[in-house]
Amino acid sequence: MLTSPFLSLSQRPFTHIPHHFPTRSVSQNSNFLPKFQSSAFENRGWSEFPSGSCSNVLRRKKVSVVRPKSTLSVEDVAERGVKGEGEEFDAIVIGSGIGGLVAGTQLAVKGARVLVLEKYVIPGGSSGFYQRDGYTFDVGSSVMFGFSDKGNLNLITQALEAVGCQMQVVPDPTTVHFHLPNNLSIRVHKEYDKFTDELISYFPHEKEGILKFYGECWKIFNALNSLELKSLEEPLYLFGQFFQKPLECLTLAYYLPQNAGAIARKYIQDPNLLSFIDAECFIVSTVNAIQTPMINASMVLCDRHFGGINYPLGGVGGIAKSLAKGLVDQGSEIIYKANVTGIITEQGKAVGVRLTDGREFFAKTIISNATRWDTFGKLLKGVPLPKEEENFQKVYVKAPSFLSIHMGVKAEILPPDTDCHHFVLESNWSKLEEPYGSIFLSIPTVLDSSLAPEGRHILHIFTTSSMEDWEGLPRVEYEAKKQLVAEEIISRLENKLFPGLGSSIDFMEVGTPKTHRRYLARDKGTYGPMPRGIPKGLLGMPFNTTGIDGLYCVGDSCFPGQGVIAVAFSGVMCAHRVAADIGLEKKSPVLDAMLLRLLGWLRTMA
Ligand SMILES: NC(=O)c1ccc[n+]([C@@H]2O[C@H](COP(=O)([O-])OP(=O)(O)OC[C@H]3O[C@@H](n4cnc5c(N)ncnc54)[C@H](O)[C@@H]3O)[C@@H](O)[C@H]2O)c1
Ligand SMILES: CC(C)=CCC/C(C)=C/C=C/C(C)=C/C=C/C(C)=C/C=C/C=C(C)/C=C/C=C(C)/C=C/C=C(\C)CCC=C(C)C
Repeated sequence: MLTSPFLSLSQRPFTHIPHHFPTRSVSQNSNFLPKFQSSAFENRGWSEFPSGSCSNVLRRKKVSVVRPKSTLSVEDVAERGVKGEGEEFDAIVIGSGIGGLVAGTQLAVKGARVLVLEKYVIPGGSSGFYQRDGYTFDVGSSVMFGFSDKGNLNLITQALEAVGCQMQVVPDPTTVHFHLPNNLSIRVHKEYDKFTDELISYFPHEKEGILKFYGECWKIFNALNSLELKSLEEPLYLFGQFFQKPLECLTLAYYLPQNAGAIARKYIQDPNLLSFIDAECFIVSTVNAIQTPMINASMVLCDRHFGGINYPLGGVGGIAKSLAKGLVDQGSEIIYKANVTGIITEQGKAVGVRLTDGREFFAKTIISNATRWDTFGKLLKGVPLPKEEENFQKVYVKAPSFLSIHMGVKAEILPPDTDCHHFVLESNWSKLEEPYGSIFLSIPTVLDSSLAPEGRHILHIFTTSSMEDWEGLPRVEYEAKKQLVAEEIISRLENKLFPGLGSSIDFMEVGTPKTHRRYLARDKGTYGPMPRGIPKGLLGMPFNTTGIDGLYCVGDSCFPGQGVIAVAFSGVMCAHRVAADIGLEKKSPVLDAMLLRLLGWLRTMA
């Protein structure tokens, strides 16, 4: 079945934004001339600081400052006075990405006193937002898994609920519209049968293989969805799950070391179809199917049909804002403009952190939401790289960063019923993983028109790009290169999807890997870890404990890897393990030692 890429707007469900949703007053641009800005995240000011955040500061045996729920920086806080001498937090979280915020809020609801320290002026990291000229842009991608109202895997919904927050979402009828070589135009419909019918219409000779491959994904997804998700590093929970759901746990253990590409090849021969499966995996793992863990592939290839993809009204940034507010409501703290430059250790144990301005904060446990490369390469000084981290760096390398273009365009440039998310690879499968080879495009205003001024749409275009391409250029050349690369990408989209796109631009900002490094504090602006070769599924991916006593990691360089829902899971796991270690959850020191040794040994097999 070949479908027209565009249906009429009136046929499209969910494009209507409920009237009760608060709208913003927006400044409309009258001349429609594109305004090129130097960088997507530059010049974000205090005016964008979210309301409802709050922070207290504690300096071990020295300074602790309590301030009202407001939006003060560390400097402001210091001026307000001293309280709580000698206090110690239960946990300090370095960074307020979704991983850090979920770990922090989960601990806070278990009764821990948590301090989150964020380098930037708002929470969220790559799931943050910024506003310009009446547009609200998502910094990162706008595809949200795990945000439905059913099952056990709706981890974003659950994380918000844990701190009493709920967000209105708009269901997306199509996860992504693929525009691929050989005129493959495939929509991933929310309805599973509709999607497989569409795929089978292109590959009728592979009907059985398609159903078997995706069927195997469902087997794994259903097993995952049946478990209560907590720390796989905590033996009482893990053995309890094995006892309650032996078949499901054995299923997951069986697939843990496997990759999607190898399983697809058991059932499918057509090279074009295998390339399609590569593209399916690439958009969520930045590598092909052969390198994508089967558990992760199953999670995303099924959740989009089970719970569906749901977009938060008001933009993705609302998730982090709500979590940050929830954290404060639970009596914990978050401080912005608090750049951690070092983790303090005492006799080999992580006990505190130091900020750029020399301040020190102390806690029983330190949780780093910075990448493992940043944590062990920059924050932990004078400590030899633990063996576990050496192993991690042998198996995983930094995925490239992105070039991103945030644009506001005249609404009429989009054909009626344009889908929200697109993936474009024009003519050559071999370009899939090459820098600038394929193009991601999200148009969140298709689902929430309040994000842009009336008569405008947001286009967020991104493509992989490496730091090496952008470093060392004089300012003028750097700006010229950004303009050139952006123009090329826009012209490719003009040819493939939206004729006249270039002349409909109202607003445009371009961010490079340097922008990502600067604003997200990620080494080389990396999107996350990717396997150096063919991994043993998820076996080599470290969990949250580290080789340094008292130091934990959370975020995309922890099991299970990249993605908002993935880092939310790492946050849940981390909070559980930390809570057990500080006495807020049950633990068995003997079983702990055995399990941690066993997991360490398993990772060396990867
Ligand atoms: N599915 C999607 O659509 C989507 C959208 C956006 C992001 N993402 C995912 O989110 C993942 C990243 O989430 P995450 O939680 O791991 O991290 P993150 O990079 O989003 O957040 C880390 C935070 O830590 C802060 N930080 C880093 N170093 C610091 C320091 N030294 N001091 C103080 N603060 C510091 C950063 O400023 C940032 O806010 C990515 O893998 C990406 O896949 C996905
Ligand atoms: C331990 C041992 C040894 C054993 C045991 C066994 C068991 C029990 C196991 C278990 C396991 C588990 C639980 C697991 C879990 C997992 C999970 C949850 C996972 C998840 C995952 C997720 C993911 C990966 C996601 C991702 C996503 C992403 C990345 C997204 C992205 C997006 C984008 C970029 C968008 C696109 C756009 C366009 C196209 C425009």
